[in-house]
Amino acid sequence: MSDFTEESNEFTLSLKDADPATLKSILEIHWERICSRLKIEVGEVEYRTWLQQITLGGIEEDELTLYLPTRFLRDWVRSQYNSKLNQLWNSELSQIRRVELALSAPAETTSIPSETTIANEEIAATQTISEDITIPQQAAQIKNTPQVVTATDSKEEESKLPTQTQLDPRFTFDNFIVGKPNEFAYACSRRVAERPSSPGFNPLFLYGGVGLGKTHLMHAIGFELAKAGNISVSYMSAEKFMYRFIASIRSQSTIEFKEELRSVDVLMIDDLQFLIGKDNTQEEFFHTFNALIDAGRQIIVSADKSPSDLSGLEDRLRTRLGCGMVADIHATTYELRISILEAKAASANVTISPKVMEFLAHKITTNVRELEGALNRLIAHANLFGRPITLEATQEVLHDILKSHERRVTIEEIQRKVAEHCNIRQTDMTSARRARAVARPRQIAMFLAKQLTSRSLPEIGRKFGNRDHTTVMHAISRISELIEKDSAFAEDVELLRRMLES
Ligand SMILES: Nc1ncnc2c1ncn2[C@@H]1O[C@H](COP(=O)(O)OP(=O)(O)OP(=O)(O)O)[C@@H](O)[C@H]1O
Repeated sequence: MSDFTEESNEFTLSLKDADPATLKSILEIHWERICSRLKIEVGEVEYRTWLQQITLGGIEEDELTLYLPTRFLRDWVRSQYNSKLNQLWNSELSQIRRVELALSAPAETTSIPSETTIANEEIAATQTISEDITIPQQAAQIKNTPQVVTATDSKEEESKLPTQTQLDPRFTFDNFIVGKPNEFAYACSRRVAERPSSPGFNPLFLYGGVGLGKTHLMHAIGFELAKAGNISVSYMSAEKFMYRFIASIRSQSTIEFKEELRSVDVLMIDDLQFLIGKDNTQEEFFHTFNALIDAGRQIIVSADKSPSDLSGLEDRLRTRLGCGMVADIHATTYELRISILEAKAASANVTISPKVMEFLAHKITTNVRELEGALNRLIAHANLFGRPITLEATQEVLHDILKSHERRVTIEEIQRKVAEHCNIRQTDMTSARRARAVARPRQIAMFLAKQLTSRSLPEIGRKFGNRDHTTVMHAISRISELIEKDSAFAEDVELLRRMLES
């Protein structure tokens, strides 16, 4: 033992002649303080994940030894926290100039291949998952179909290979509604389902915003391929890919994992953007990708952005992803949303009035999943209470969803929407024309402008071709009268109001 007479922040320590027990206590006091600092600096979760298992060793010359129970942990801590540990120990006891990270005896209970230095969050995520792992009970098999291997989002024992299960039968080409925004992606998907691994279509990269049908198309492809012949299809989310990859490292079954993936005919990875920042999993995916493409197998990938916009992915992976067919799914149009609602209502065997459909399609515009959810809620409500699905009921039942879509409306938007609805030109809103065909819509727009904006009567008048505020007052009272008298008219105005609020 070297000559330690050390002054730390709070302690003056004489380690020189300290007997082993005293030395141990001194080190423990410092270690405790260092641990507290580490918890603050790296965060509680990271600390528990990586550092909690460190145990104190002894001091030799100016070197302190810390022990870790597995080679994997030791390598990880060495690669990520070595300088921090050195720095903290050195600031506690300046004569400690080096911290050695070693395996605690008995050596290496878990031997992990040296290639597996996995990014922190990648492992941490797996650890969270593995805490509540259950083994799936049933493994349904597609009748008379070739092997379809899907790693679904159901929890599964981390070291297990994926369960064999059916692809989601709701997601077929037949019930995918095609419109302008998705026709290209649909056509490409159909093509891959008919002739996988065709030049120019491998990989197939589907991208688009949340809930626009990427997963649906992938499952539809998988379903068609599985039906068609002796083709093995593996579908998994990128998240699942990562969990399985790391789980295989932990259970020392990386070779099986690699072999399994590389033996499929079609590999589908959903939501690839999840791999951004997960460098090691990306690397593994890159090798799998190359091996499969080189072997002439089909790869289908989905993401929320195009390969060139997935800036967190490695360049070489992005380049390769963009080498086949890249197909985007655009945001839905009003017409597509109406078609989807009609199809879903028909398949649920319920009749929903066109006004309610229009209202929903106007109101919930960003996400088909949300649109579908709203419709399902309406149907469930109607079944439960035996009430018809009216516009009022819709507004009541979907109160929370609709609220989140509320926004401010401008007078210009009101003019545009009313003009569109009444089939007149928007310029007629400000023109001097007095024919009823344009005067009535103009009055409706003024009425809605008063209801939906905080503009004063003179301000509204100015926006409608510099009209006087008394004209606006007259319009409001005329429309109020008509609403009282004519229920169809009232419903029309109400529909416009709700559409504008959406
Ligand atoms: N064109 C469509 N026709 C019928 N259903 C659709 C269509 N587009 C989306 N859906 C339905 O909307 C829901 C969400 O679609 P899906 O899960 O495929 O979206 P996604 O693009 O994969 O979303 P995420 O980005 O969240 O992964 C599914 O129930 C799907 O069936």
